[in-house]
Amino acid sequence: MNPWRITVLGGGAWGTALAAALRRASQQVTLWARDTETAKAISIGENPRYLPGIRLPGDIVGTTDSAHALDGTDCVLIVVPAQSLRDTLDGLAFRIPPHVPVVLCAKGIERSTGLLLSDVAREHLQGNPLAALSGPSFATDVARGLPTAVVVAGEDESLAALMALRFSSETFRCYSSDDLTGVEIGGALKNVFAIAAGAVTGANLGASAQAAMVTRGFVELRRIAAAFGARPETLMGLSGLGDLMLTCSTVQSRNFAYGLALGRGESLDNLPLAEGVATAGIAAKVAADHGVEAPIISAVAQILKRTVTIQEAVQQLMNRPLKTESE
Ligand SMILES: NC(=O)c1ccc[n+]([C@@H]2O[C@H](COP(=O)([O-])OP(=O)(O)OC[C@H]3O[C@@H](n4cnc5c(N)ncnc54)[C@H](O)[C@@H]3O)[C@@H](O)[C@H]2O)c1
Ligand SMILES: O=P(O)(O)OC[C@H](O)CO
Repeated sequence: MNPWRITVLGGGAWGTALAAALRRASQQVTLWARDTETAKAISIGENPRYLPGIRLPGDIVGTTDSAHALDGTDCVLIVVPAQSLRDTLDGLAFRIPPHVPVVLCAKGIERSTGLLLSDVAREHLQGNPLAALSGPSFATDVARGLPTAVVVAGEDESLAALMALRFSSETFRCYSSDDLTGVEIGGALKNVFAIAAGAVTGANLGASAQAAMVTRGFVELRRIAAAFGARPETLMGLSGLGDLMLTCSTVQSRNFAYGLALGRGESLDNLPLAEGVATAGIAAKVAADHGVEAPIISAVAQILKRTVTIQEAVQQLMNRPLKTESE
């Protein structure tokens, strides 16, 4: 099987880690980054800004030249933050060859429109098959080559399976799915619950509160996904339950770390990207627009807006009318 020429757009932690994983899967990988320093560093097997101290495969081509990165490519992974996807496509979509699969790797909902990232991409890329790569996977783990499983979802099931085959290696196992919407929603919303989990820990509310919050958060996640037409079993998988388990349980998650600082009343300045911050408010609106009750997401959105304190939010959640567990 000849290797694919794969282009990764985005030289942050996740773009770099995915480039490393795909190179280990014997694909030819070019990573496009905005800044020259990152592109040069990638070409010599490092990314000191986003993945300090981690040795990468030495034969990933780093470049700031988008034509060089995209001419003749077989597959494109877009790995910029969710709120930067539109800007990135505004600048680069014209260079992506028609009919080449495009894999969206960010986790979020567009704040200004409430669109899923595949909907944003579809506005720019009419002819390209779209997919999403998601699941429980920290960039540092993947870049180091630690065993990880993710899911690649696309509307075209056989293409998703082909991508999963191309991307997989001994340490990076890709499952495939045709439930693009379910996989996108799972990835986007788990960040909001990870902020909540961090806040519960930071505010010393106890392990029981933590378990209750994650369980009821999972109910909200499944309800919203169902309202979008996603399949319930998708949310029981890697991009759903799997990613909730990961990011709601460890400070290694930037979203959990953000919530932890919030819960402790610490400064939020200079914290790394926590996608849930941008997604929480719009997710609450999207849920309401679909007639779905999502009290935990709403609470996170209000806490982030500073319209309620964590203690007030907990009081509101605990005093909601009683009901059966399945409602
Ligand atoms: N880091 C992880 O462990 C991880 C794992 C899975 C998924 N993700 C998801 O991947 C996405 C990116 O996260 P990350 O960890 O790489 O973030 P990061 O902060 O490490 O890097 C973001 C990168 O995007 C670039 N960028 C930002 N705006 C841009 C624009 N308009 N045009 C071009 N480049 C732009 C930045 O320069 C930077 O290189 C997020 O949605 C995140 O949820 C991250
Ligand atoms: O560090 P986080 O919270 O952005 O999480 C990273 C990945 O999404 C985990 O799957």
